Amino acid sequence: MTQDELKAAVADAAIKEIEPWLEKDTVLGIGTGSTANLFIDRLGKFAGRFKGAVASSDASAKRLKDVGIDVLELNSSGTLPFYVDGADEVNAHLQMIKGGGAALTREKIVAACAERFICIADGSKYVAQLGHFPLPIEVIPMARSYVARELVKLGAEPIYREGVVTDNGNQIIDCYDFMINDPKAMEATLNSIVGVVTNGLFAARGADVLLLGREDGVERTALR
Ligand SMILES: O=C[C@H](O)[C@H](O)[C@H](O)COP(=O)(O)O
Repeated sequence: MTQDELKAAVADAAIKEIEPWLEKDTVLGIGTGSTANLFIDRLGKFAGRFKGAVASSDASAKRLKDVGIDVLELNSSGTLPFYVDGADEVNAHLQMIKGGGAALTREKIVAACAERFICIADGSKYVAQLGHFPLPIEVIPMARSYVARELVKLGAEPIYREGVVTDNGNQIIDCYDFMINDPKAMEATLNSIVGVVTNGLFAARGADVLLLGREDGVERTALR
């Protein structure tokens, strides 16, 4: 199977997971990226059966509207029953690195508002230790060089993702050569650097359910 076929398989599995819960007042949280896009495309079939969705990026908001789903404000949506999103890396504890598409801040905010985070990923995203994928950090532009110097002190090789401006008007630094032994502790450490808006470690609030696309089918892991 190709990587795209594996992504499609987990998008199908996520639809099966949430479909029984779609009611007229249901608001879903929706992630960003190629896997989330496949989920959005499938969700379009159910437009009208539920109230709408909160998007984690302008790109996902547009795609949701294109398939006929109402896009709602997070501030007036309360607690969401589900947040469905992909990942750049995920480990056995369902902790993740996210932000390859620069949407990490809004993703983390919408995920924080959800009762259940369903991570959908092809098997290549599963790792024993987080950090092979460069860890994205969203920074306030004027703090970029300062934050980069602090990241070097932590052992990372920070590279400015040139030309990328986030939906929040900020910039991205990617941390290379940064194997992460204690994801929760590192998430907190990175958050404490002045000028950091968000880091791409989703450890304190990881996923609750992982739907992982393998050659022999979708593997489901649920922590809660
Ligand atoms: O900022 C982007 C997000 O964190 C994505 O969820 C992540 O990069 C995975 O994207 P994809 O499904 O395209 O691999």
